[in-house]
Amino acid sequence: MQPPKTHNHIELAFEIDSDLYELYIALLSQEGIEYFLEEETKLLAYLPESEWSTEKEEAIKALLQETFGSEPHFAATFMADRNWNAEWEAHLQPVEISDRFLIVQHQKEYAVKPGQIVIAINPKMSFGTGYHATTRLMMRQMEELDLDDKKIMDIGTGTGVLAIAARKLGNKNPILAFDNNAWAAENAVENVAENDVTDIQVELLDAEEELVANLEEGYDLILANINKNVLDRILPVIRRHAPTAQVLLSGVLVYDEPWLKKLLKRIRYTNVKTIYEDEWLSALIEPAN
Ligand SMILES: C[S@@+](CC[C@H](N)C(=O)[O-])C[C@H]1O[C@@H](n2cnc3c(N)ncnc32)[C@H](O)[C@@H]1O
Repeated sequence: MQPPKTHNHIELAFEIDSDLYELYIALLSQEGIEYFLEEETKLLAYLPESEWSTEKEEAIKALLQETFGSEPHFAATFMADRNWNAEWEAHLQPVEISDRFLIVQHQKEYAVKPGQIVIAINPKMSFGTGYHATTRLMMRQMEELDLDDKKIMDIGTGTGVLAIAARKLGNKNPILAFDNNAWAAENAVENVAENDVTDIQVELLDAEEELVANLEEGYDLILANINKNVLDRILPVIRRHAPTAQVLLSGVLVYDEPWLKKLLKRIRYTNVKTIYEDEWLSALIEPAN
């Protein structure tokens, strides 16, 4: 893995009713914001300093105004690199994903059911704590699959949770897991070590720039919990350069299911199974003959 870039972030604080948190997260994720902290009286959203600009601010305002009909108010604060581990861990609790999976944090107590797989995730600013429906949907789809001999790529690995889950479900091949956020890639390396799993190669890579060369390795299953805009650009590339691979995706809102169906038809994927939680969906797709 390359050395991480800066960890400076911009924090956006939204003082809104907690009933609106999920909807805000869904909307902001359309603008590529992936990291959130839900406090009692406000929702905090984080993006790398390098991605913050006047245009981004205007785009977020326009999106919220379009949805809610009034001018949105939020504060943007520069956050220098600091010990996020401690801050995030203080907020997190174990999350039961299913009868099969429990996500826990380092040094916190938890109760595990017989046969349940425990994954320890100590997130920094990385997405993939189990607190988000899309992570849970991906894991629930994965537990239904026979992953033993699949060669897996995990795009947008965040904390590394899906790659770790694949290994703990019995997958035996090397896994390539990558993220374009330095913080996430670094955190995924730590979580892979914490869970004592091997042969997960974590890289700092951008799916929109470096996918083709990596797909040449030949993958059977591509995990992609990202967002509509990135999926829109990378699914055609995956279809062309990994013509036999199944793709398990999430990060798509239920309202965008018509868009997804149209895209899958155009690039000739068959939908194997779609599952839903809150306003999110996860779809397992495979190339049509
Ligand atoms: C919704 S999170 C998913 C994290 C984790 N895989 C999970 O399921 O919980 C999406 C991740 O994709 C990463 N990401 C977004 N665009 C990307 C791109 N173009 N290339 C690589 N990673 C990207 C984000 O940094 C973020 O960590």
